[in-house]
Amino acid sequence: MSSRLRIAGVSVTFGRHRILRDVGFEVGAGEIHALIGQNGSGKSTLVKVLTGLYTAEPGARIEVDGAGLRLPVRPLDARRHGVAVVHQSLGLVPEMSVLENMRVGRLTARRFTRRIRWDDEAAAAARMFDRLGRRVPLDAPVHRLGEEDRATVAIARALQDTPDGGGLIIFDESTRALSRRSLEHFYDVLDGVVGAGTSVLLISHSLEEVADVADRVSVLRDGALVSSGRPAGAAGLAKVMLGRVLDEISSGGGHTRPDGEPAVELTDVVGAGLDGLAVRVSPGEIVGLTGLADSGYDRVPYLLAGVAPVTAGRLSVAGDRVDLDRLTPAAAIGAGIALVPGDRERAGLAMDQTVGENAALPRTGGRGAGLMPIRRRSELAGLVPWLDRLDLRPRDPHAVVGTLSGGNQQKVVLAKWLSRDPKLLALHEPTQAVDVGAREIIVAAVKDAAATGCGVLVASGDENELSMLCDRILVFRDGRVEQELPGPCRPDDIVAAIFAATDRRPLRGGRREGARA
Ligand SMILES: Nc1ncnc2c1ncn2[C@@H]1O[C@H](COP(=O)(O)OP(=O)(O)OP(=O)(O)O)[C@@H](O)[C@H]1O
Repeated sequence: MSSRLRIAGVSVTFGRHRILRDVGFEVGAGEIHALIGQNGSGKSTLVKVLTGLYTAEPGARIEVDGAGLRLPVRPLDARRHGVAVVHQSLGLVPEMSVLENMRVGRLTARRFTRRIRWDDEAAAAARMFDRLGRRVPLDAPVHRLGEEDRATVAIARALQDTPDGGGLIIFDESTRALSRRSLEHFYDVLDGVVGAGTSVLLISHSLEEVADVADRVSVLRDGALVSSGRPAGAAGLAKVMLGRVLDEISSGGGHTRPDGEPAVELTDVVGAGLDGLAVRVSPGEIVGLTGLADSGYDRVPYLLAGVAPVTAGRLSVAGDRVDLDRLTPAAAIGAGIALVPGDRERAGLAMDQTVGENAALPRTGGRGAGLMPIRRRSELAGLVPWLDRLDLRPRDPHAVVGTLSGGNQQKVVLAKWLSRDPKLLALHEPTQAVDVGAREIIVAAVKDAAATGCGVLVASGDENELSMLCDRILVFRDGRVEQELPGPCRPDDIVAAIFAATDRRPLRGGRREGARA
């Protein structure tokens, strides 16, 4: 197999921290090559070196199809060599049309009138969908598309920067928000792309996904490459990545106290995509909410936190009535409801502030909160044990949150709420973006919070996460609960309930084996 990308001697240092140490590996032509490692191990930093955002120390070498790239890489040069990047959550702008998403940054105007030739743009976009053998309406706004079509658009968009049958697409945690069915579709489409000769560098924390789809896997530990070769099953990959055997996580929460006052009770909720919803969570109970993308399950944490207004409904928290249709974020916090949102960057964290300042934010809240000093030393004192417990790296409450890796930012949001002893934890995809070691720690921490009497709601499309955490799972359809799965729930049963269909099928499984033979 000829080499598409060859990296050698890549080292990066920020301040006193050596982030990458002499990293080198090769990606073959037409292969899916996974890059895995714990949160903060340096995966995104390497991608940023490849695309010119960060500069490697002298001595580095990066080759595409045998030709050395001038270092530091210039973004246009990387594109000219056929290197495309797809960022987290597919990297699409939901409000823009498929065509605008495809062509943004590439639009060409007529020479004299400076008008954009939309016919030409549409033809260029259509050629990419032809290459994939798929059809997606070019004028549809991306937020109106189903998840599978969005995945197709993300691949088609990246494909524009790769030559036919060549080039390299880097997926930097792009698949993490996809439901199982969309993931299966994503790899159906991608299989054709690598089959034609384009290479893929895949970054994902789902070791099951990596074991299923990757031809080869490179593993980073603390910024150094520890192995590069054929995947050895999810458990084997976890062992190489963590340097230890992962503990078996038992399914289900297991701390239910069904008697007495519910931790939270929602009745007859209408609005925010919900239609007559009723949910009751006992103290100590961990209840999962799931369903298809537009079924409304993922609105529940936000309506409880006062950020998704509803038109009608009743809410009580630990027996106290709370005014649901006028619920503000401050009132929700006051009632003891803690939201860990799915989108950390926009809803969860102030990126330019320190870990400690972020921990103080929920108490101060509101406008100008960022300017307020941490008023209580005890807030920081309460936070630090949770930072230790969740294994924050670096374990520094004074670190600016924007400089932490994605998974470590997620740990900060969790630590800040867990340290506040909430009555209800409303979690949206709580282990999204964290490595398998951190996932184990977070699951244990949430179960311990439940054991002290906190009620927990987990809205998630990730069947593995739900299986590990939940006492029971509510499956939504059209804004209401359609089915209740009693725990412990197996991932296959969750997928079957969501899609009202058969079990999961392996991602790319048969074909990859065939290709290797
Ligand atoms: N601009 C920066 N300034 C200082 N430190 C940084 C900067 N960017 C990244 N780092 C540090 O580099 C380390 C590696 O981060 P990186 O984002 O590459 O990790 P990762 O492997 O992609 O992690 P994750 O899986 O959590 O996304 C982290 O410790 C992070 O705090």
